Amino acid sequence: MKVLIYNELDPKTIPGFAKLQTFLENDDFKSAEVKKVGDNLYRARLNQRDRLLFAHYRYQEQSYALILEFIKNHAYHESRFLRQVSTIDEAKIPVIPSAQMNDAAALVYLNPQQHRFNLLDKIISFDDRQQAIYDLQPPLIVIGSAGSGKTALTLEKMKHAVGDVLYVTQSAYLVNNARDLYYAHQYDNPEQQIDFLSFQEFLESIQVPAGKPVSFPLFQHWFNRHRQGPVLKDAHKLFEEFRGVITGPATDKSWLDRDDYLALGVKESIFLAEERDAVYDVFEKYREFLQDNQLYDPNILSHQYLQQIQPRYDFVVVDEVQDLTNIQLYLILKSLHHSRDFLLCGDSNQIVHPNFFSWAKVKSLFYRQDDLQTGDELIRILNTNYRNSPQVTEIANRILKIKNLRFGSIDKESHYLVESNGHNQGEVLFLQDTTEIRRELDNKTKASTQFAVIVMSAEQKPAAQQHFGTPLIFTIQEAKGLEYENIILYNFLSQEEARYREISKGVAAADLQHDLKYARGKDKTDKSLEIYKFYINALYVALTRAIKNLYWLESQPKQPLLDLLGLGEAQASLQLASQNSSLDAWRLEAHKLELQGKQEQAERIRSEILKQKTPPWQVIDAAFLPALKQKALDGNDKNARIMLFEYALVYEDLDIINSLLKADFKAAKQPDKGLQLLQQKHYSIYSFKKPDAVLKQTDQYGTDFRNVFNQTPLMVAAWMGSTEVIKALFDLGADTEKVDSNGLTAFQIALAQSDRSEAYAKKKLADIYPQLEPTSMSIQVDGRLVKLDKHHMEFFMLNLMIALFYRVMPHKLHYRIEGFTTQDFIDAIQHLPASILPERRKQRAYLSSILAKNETGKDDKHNRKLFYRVMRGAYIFNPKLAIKVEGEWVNIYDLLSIDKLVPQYEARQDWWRADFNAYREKSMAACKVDLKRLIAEKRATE
Ligand SMILES: Nc1ncnc2c1ncn2[C@@H]1O[C@H](COP(=O)(O)OP(=O)(O)OP(=O)(O)O)[C@@H](O)[C@H]1O
Repeated sequence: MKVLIYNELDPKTIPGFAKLQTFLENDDFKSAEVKKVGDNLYRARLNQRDRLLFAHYRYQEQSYALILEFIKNHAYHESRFLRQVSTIDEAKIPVIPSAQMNDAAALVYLNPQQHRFNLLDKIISFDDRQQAIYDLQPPLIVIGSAGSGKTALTLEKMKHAVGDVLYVTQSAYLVNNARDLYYAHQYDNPEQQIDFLSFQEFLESIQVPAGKPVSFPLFQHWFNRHRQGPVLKDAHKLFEEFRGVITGPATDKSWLDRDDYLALGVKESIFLAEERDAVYDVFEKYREFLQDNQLYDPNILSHQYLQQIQPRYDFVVVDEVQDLTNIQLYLILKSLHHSRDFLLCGDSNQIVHPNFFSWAKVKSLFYRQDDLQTGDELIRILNTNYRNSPQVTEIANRILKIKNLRFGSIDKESHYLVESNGHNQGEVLFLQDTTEIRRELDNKTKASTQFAVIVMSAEQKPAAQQHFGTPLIFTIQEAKGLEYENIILYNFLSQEEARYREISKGVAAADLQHDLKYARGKDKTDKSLEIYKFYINALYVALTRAIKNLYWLESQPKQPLLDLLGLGEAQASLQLASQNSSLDAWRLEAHKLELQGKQEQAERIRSEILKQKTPPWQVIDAAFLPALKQKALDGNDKNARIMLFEYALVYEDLDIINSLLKADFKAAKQPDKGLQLLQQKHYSIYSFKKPDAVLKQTDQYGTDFRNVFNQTPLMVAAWMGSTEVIKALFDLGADTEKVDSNGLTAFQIALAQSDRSEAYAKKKLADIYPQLEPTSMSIQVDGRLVKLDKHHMEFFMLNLMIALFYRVMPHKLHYRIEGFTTQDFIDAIQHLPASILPERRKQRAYLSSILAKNETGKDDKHNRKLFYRVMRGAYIFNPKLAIKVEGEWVNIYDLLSIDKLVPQYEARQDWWRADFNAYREKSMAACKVDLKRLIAEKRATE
């Protein structure tokens, strides 16, 4: 076998490496003492104490040992790759005598020139072009087709950055994805502090704007109600013009004034010169509409924020830069300490919004900067495609060639063809749009998550929905960024036949034999190039969504463009094997689509395939609780009392328990017994070893349905410590960010349970922690968004403090306002295993330092201002701290209620005290008034 080394490892620092390498190269597993310690994870013996961890792969019939980690002194528990395994008893594992090719996993690609490999979620061996870019210093602009490894390469380059780093892109889904790839296999780099932000979050990190960003549906709704005259009908086109032409390109003003706009050339607007006055009239009304409705336009806001943005990053990565406008990109680059420390990547062939993005405009941003004379030398191109089959890539390249021949190069930078890496073989089937073929396709594929239908426009969707039963039907705008094994293109060209005929005019099949030529556009007619760019890009994007196969149906199959693509004869028949996906696969698909913002398709999956229903019971939420209290306490209704008591037990709500005691509800005297009964009555299915009974409910009502007590299944499972249920819910994509009526997430509930029970902390938590822990938490301090990544101790301490608020704070409000101390944290974490919190993070000095560093008023660059110091060593939450809960900003003291803090009643009263309970209640009530006053005062200060 051959030996390759992870790029993060330095073999020179590993004693005995050379000798072990020779053993492995000679397939001598015996001398290397190879033992299997995990899933495709092997250890080899370096010496008595130290081990080497490697994985076994194959590529083109050659076997490889990929060296991953140096394990010093048997410290398996510190391994990045074996984190879930607490102990390994080496003596009990047999030595593997020799390498078995069958055991090796296959690699998609391996560059024979490279002895090193990189690692994200999977092994990556960079091809020569990727490697050359990887070795370059920023600034850099990386251009490449979909699936050419831009994101992978960019993230790997980001690992070299030191200091404050920003990764930003338009789509929130891509941000989360990139973040998870980055930290895959517990990657950690103490030299950097990274913000993974969507552009929206980036704006909020400068200052959280008042109101909401304007969205197309909102705009459309407004426009349709106020539309005047027949000239401007298309809301989408107008919205794009506002964004891409009037507000997007200029960096020296918020929007073009009317004269500038009217003076634009034909290729700079999607509207004809004679329409522009009317467009501008609507734009003026649009600005009023924004103001009247507390909405903002991200471009206009970006321009305003140029005034206040402060340099704060040492390195910035912008992914999918073609989805941003000039002003947005300009604002991002202003956040750099040094103007050269950036990496941009994107692909202008993937623009399906006429947003007038061009690499020339991006470069023009740099001309103004002293040390960046021209953008040209910054640009590098990636052209191997690791995603699509060669059959799909072949058609995609023909489209690029036609685009080039017909219109010249749209821009010099997007002027390249794509090579397929070829590990996915597929087919392109060109089909007549007949009833039989549609029926065959529909019948055999509608139950599969692996087939999606793409149409050109929203108007075509109803027709497609009539013929295809799958919920996976997308317009081209919706399809951007998605990928499926199989794509059905439905009447993509026939709908716009004239346009596509125009596009293929004058191009001959023989012309497509040659490579791309860089040339200026031949077409000098008054047709807007931008419109063509849109149509041809739309086709390019649509078919490159197919990982393997493309099924292309056209009702008018005789079209010149199709001939040019080599799709002359449409098949009149089709025989397909039936494709089905499990309900689990559909659940996951719905979840994925929801994260990507594709609500329509996700909801169709839920109602049509999963057949989910709304639960029939009344949920006790904030709206219903007062009525229940009244019925129980004033109305003396027995059932209501039981329900209220159960609710109080679930939420540890002493205020309700005390009220029930006062109302002489006997069961309230024995909360322990009450808890037992409650568990039997409501949660018994969570105590079964298998998760099936819970899953039956989620099948019916969805993964995150609310039970009577306003808890999701994940919250109940966290409360009960039901490991298997949590794992099953996690696999279904259960939402970790939902909160219960106490304002707690499932993760915080688990932390609270760990504090309550040593056994839970020691035995349960480690198993369920990764599934419950959200990736990050968005907080707002001083009017700015900060995303606390789960990596940081601040994230942990804030979550723990929220989890313990109702339990700890009543003890801090006896005679005066006190707060959380380091000791409170120590008490809560003492039993947590090292895999959750390493020993160094449990130290008193360390915990105190995190509290002190994040105190309001403390001068520290990375101060998150989480805590307000009420007295020496005692903290409450910063009164101005807000948290993003289910998409909305909520002040911490609106999320957690001070009113709910009450003393625990004591059953036996000392004879010399008149009424100790009443006394405690009174003194705490006074403290609460003081605390509320303090909070109100602090919140009111600037
Ligand atoms: N050299 C390589 N070897 C193996 N896999 C690779 C290599 N380069 C990229 N890939 C894989 O190809 C896939 C596509 O890569 P990536 O998502 O980075 O592409 P992209 O250019 O950012 O695509 P898009 O523009 O669609 O976002 C990923 O799964 C990535 O891991």
